[in-house]
Amino acid sequence: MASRARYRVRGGGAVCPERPGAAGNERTGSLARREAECPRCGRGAARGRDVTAAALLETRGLTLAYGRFLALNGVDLKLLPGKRYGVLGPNGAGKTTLLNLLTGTLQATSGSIQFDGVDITALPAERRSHLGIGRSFQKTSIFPEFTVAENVRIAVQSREPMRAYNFWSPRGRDHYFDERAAACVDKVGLSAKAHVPATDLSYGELRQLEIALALATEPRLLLLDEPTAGMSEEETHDVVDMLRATLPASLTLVIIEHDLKVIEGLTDHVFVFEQGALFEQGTPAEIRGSERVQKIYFKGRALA
Ligand SMILES: Nc1ncnc2c1ncn2[C@@H]1O[C@H](COP(=O)(O)OP(=O)(O)OP(=O)(O)O)[C@@H](O)[C@H]1O
Repeated sequence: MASRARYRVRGGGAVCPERPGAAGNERTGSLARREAECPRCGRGAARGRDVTAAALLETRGLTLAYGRFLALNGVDLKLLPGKRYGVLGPNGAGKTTLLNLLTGTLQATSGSIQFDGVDITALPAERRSHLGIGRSFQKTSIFPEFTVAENVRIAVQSREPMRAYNFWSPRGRDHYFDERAAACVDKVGLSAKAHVPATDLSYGELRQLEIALALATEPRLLLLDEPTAGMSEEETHDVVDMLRATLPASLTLVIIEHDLKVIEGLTDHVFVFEQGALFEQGTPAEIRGSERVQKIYFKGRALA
C-alpha cells in the first residue's frame, strides 16, 4: 500500500510525524535508505521540503522463479511520481525480467506490485497499459511498410480503441488521431521523416520511432529498455538530449542502461541489480562513487 506520510521540515532535515525523534539526515543510512524513507519507520520521503511520499508504483518481495532458479529475488522498489530511475546491472542480473514483470509480459511467482494504489500483480499487460504503464516497443511492433506517421497513429488509436473502431464517428476524429500522432513524431524529432516508410529509417531513427510509439500511449510510467543500445556515441548523445527535451515533467521513467553516462544524463536515482537481487541504490553520483558498486559489481574497473 502506498505510504502517504507527510513530513514537516526543520532546517535542512525532515521530521517523521510517526516517529518525531527520527529526523531524516542525508549523512546517515545506506545509499539504499536515502532515497525516500524515514530511517526509523521507513515511511515517506524527506529532502529539505514538504514531500508527499505516495509511490506511483511499489513492489514487495517481487520474485520470478524458473524452477529453483530465481531470475528476480524478493525485490522491494518504490517509484515516486515524476522521478527518473535508472536500472544498472551486469548481464543476467534480472533487469529485463523486472521490466517484464512490471508491464505484465511475465507474471510474478510471488510478491506484489501496486500501481497508483491498485494491486496489479495479476493483471494482464493490456490492462496495465490502459492504467498508464508504457514501455518502449521493440522493433517487432513497427510495421516496416507503414510510414512513421502511420505507425504512430496506430499506437495513438490503440490507446482509445472505442474511438478508433467507431465507424460512425465524424471525420474530425480522424484529424484528432492524425494531430496526436504528428505531435508525437515531432517530439522525437522525426517530423522530416513522417511520410517515410519505417523500413527506410536508420537504426537511430528506428529507436526514435520506438519512443514516439511509447509516448503515443500517454503513459504515466514509461519503461525504456536500453534505448541507446547499438548506437554510436553521437547518436546516444542525441537520444539523451531528445529524451530530456521530450518527456513530460510529470512522467515517471525507468530506464535500463549499461551506460552510466546515459543514466547520469537522464535519471535522479539508480537501482543496481546483481543475480536477481537489488544490490544497491542511490543517486547517479553516489553509484559512481560507491566503493561497493565499484568493487563488487564493476570488479574494480573504472566506470565509463
Ligand atoms: N525463460 C527462462 N528460463 C530460465 N531462465 C531464464 C529465462 N529467461 C531468463 N532467464 C534467466 O534469468 C536471468 C535474468 O535474465 P534477464 O534477461 O532479466 O537479465 P538482464 O539483467 O536483463 O540481462 P541482459 O543485460 O543480458 O539483458 C538470466 O540468468 C537469464 O538467463
